[in-house]
Amino acid sequence: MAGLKYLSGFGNEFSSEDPRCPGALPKGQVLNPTLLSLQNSPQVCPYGLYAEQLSGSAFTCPRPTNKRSWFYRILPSVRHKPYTTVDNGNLTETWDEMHPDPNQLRWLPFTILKSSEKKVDFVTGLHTICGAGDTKTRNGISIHMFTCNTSMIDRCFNNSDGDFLIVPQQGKILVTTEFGKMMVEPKEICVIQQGMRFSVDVFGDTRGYVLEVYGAHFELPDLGPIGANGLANPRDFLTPVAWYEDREVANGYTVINKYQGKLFSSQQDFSPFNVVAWHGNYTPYKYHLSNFMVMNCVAFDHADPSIFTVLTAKSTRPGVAIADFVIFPPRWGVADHTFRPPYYHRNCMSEFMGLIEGHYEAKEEGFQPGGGSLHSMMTPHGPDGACFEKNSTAPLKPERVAEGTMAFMFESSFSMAVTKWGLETCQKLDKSYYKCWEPLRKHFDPNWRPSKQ
Ligand SMILES: O=C(O)Cc1cc(O)ccc1O
Ligand SMILES: [Fe+2]
Repeated sequence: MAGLKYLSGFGNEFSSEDPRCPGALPKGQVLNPTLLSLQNSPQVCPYGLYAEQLSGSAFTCPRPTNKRSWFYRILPSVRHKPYTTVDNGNLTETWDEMHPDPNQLRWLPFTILKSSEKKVDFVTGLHTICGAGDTKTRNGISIHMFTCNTSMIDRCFNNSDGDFLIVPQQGKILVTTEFGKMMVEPKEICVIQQGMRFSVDVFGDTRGYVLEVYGAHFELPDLGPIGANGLANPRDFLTPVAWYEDREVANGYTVINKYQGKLFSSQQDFSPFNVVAWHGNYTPYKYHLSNFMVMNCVAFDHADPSIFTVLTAKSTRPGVAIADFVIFPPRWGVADHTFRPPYYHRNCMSEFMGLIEGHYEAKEEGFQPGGGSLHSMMTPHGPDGACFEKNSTAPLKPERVAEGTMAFMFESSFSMAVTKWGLETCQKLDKSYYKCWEPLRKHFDPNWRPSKQ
């Protein structure tokens, strides 16, 4: 949708009024009329609107983590019929459906049903692959695939359990939120934080990944010695501007609420996108991954992928993330006397990977856009046989790495369970994945000696 406007900055104190209603943000009363004073909850709001606060942190959180926004809306969200249970489809928070599986897992691209077969929208198209933790104790994550072919009509979604980091892989999505509209296309990501109502329009067969985090919000990683600039820069994050519709829906507008892992539905007779103006620092936002300022090694050795962290949801343990969102963007590879692809390793974190486009440098074959892989806690993994052989002998000239590709990783300190859908129902598990390492052969030579210079 051409012409959508955005506000730039990460976690700023924004304010926005739909241009059709100038002055919709309440002014306070001051004695000096040259001073602009603002107020959240006046006795009567401009334009006869209702004031409603959305809290994204405990009221008492320290200032750097305190988050809330104020809506000025035509009717308050509370005017709805009671929630009733609806079918969860393949969305789950049950982590003991299957026996644990520590194997390297890889999935072929997940199927997108044709709309002629079955109409599937963003919510009915959510499928949980893996996760851990608990929405009730507010600590954990889940990873979902969304595959859909139909826009949400007179339906919106509201996740009471956590934040959604959405990574479209095929097909752009138009996300209408209480804050306004965002168009998000592949290689952009968006974050819809806990409790924010949104509806997704699609424009054909659509697929993507969702990282859900309970009990924490995404932050920009600290930069340490990198300094004040680099990685994802705050001003490249875009928040929608206020947009409202004053639309009565005689047949009922459905608000789907994910609460404690289960879906509920409630009816109301008006559109929830009735926010004429809002202000605050708790907002949805999007980010284009091409804006990432890549840092990497310019001398020798392979740096850990934490240098590619776009966003992190921190745990309470210093330096340990509930989940990091990490990308592997196009860049230069210049390291001298170095095996440049990822190293072989076993990690105390879990690594779920997805591919938006192109190839991944550690596996030229087999890992496909729209598929995924999971290398669980301490499960060995690394370059496949072909990648090792090629890169052990490749001339080490400066070269473009990952040109035309965009792989990413959800890295988590949680040991994740894979769902029945992930292991069985989706029928996309690549049972021969382990074979990509079988060609690795011994190069050991006990007679090898350091060459004399
Ligand atoms: O396993 C992977 O492919 C992800 C990864 C990439 C890298 O460059 C270093 C470590 C790592 O886990
Ligand atoms: Fe890894």
